[in-house]
Amino acid sequence: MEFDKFKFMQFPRDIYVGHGVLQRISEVTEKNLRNGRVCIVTGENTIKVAGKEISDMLSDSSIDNQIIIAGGADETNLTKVTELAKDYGAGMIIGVGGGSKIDLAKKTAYYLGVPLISVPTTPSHDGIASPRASIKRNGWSVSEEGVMPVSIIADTSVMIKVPFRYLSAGAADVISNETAIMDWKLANRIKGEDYSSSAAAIAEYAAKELIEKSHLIMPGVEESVWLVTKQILASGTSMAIAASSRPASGGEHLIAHALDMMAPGKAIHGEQVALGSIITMFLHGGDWKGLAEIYRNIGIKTRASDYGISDTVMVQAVRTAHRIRPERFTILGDMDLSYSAAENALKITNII
Ligand SMILES: NC(=O)C1=CN([C@@H]2O[C@H](COP(=O)(O)OP(=O)(O)OC[C@H]3O[C@@H](n4cnc5c(N)ncnc54)[C@H](OP(=O)(O)O)[C@@H]3O)[C@@H](O)[C@H]2O)C=CC1
Ligand SMILES: O=C(CO)COP(=O)(O)O
Ligand SMILES: [Zn+2]
Repeated sequence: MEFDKFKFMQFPRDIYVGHGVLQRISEVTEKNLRNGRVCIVTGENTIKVAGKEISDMLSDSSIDNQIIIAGGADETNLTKVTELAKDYGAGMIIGVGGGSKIDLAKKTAYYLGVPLISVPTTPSHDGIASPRASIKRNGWSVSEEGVMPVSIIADTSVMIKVPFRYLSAGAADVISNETAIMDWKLANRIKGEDYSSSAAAIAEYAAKELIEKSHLIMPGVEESVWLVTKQILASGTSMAIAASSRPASGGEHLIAHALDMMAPGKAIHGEQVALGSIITMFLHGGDWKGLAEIYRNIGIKTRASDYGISDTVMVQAVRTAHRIRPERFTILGDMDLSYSAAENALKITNII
C-alpha cells in the first residue's frame, strides 16, 4: 500500500515566560505584525488585569489597536468577535485572559488568517499554548482547529494575582493527562484510533513533573506559577504534536464539559476535570486514591458538594458525558452508564 500519512503541526516561535515579560508586548507585536492593525480580545476582568495596559503600551509604540471585550467561548460570541476584528482590519489578534478568551482569539485569528499572540492572565488551563480551540456550539463543547500562537507572553507577575484556586485548577488540568492517555490507549486498542507515542510521552511527562513537584505548588509563590506554567506549555506541545487535544483530554474532560452544561458556573474547568479524572481512573481500575490525594495536596476539593454540584447532577454527568463527543472513545464507553454503576463509582471515590 502507498504511504499516505499526512499531519500538520504548528508550534509557537517565541515563548516569553517569567516575571515582567508583559513589557515585551510591543517588540513582539512589531516582529509579527505583517500588515493592518491589532485587535486585543479580552474579558471584563482581564481588561483591568492586562488588556488595557497592553493597549496603552501598543499605542505608546504607535501601533494602532482596538480592544474587544468578549464573553464565553461560544458560537455567538465568536461570530461577534470575528466580525468586529474583520471590520477593524485586524492583521493580528492578541488574546488576553483565561482559556475562554484565548480560545476565542485562536479561532478569530484562524478565520481571519492572521497571527495570534497569547497572553494568559491565569495559569488555570493548558490551552495557553495549544493550537486547539474549545468552542461551545448549540451548548455542546467542540474541540476545533485554531491557530497556534506565534508568540506566548506568560507573565508570572500577572498570573500570580489570581486566587490560588486557579493555579490548582491549571495543575489539575495537566495532571489529568494521566487519565486522558489511558483513554487514548484504550481507543487505540478498541477502535484502532491513531495514537502518537511522542505526544503521549510529553503529555505524561508534564503530568508526572507536577505530581512529583506537587508539594511546591503553594499560594502566593510566583515560583509555583512558573512551575505549573512550564508544564502547561509542555501539555500544549503534546496537543500540537497530536494536532488534537487527545493527549490532554479524555473521559475526564467529557465529564467536565457535561458539568459545564448541567451545573454552569459552579466549578472551574480544572476542578471539573479533577473530579472527572478521579472517576475515570477508578473505572480504568487505576490508583484513583493516589490521584485524589495529589489533587487535595495541590488544593483541589474532591467532593461535588464542595462546588454546590448536587449528587444527581454528578451522576447524570458521568452517565451521559460520552454523548458529547461520540468520536472520542473513552472508558465511559458509547452507551450511558447505568444509574447504579455511576452512583456506585461516585460513592466509592467519595465524590458524592
Ligand atoms: N483550547 C485548549 O486547548 C483548552 C481550552 N480550555 C478551555 O479554557 C476554558 C477554561 O479556562 P479558564 O481560564 O479556567 O476559564 P475562563 O477563561 O472562563 O476564566 C475564568 C474567569 O477568570 C477570570 N480571570 C482570568 N484571569 C484573571 C485575573 N488575572 N484576575 C482576575 N480574574 C481573572 C476571567 O475573567 P474574564 O471574564 O475577564 O475573562 C473569568 O471570569 C474552558 O472553556 C476550557 O474548555 C482549557 C484547556 C485547554
Ligand atoms: O481542555 C483541554 C485540555 O486540557 C482540551 O479541551 P477539549 O476537551 O475541549 O478538547
Ligand atoms: Zn482541560
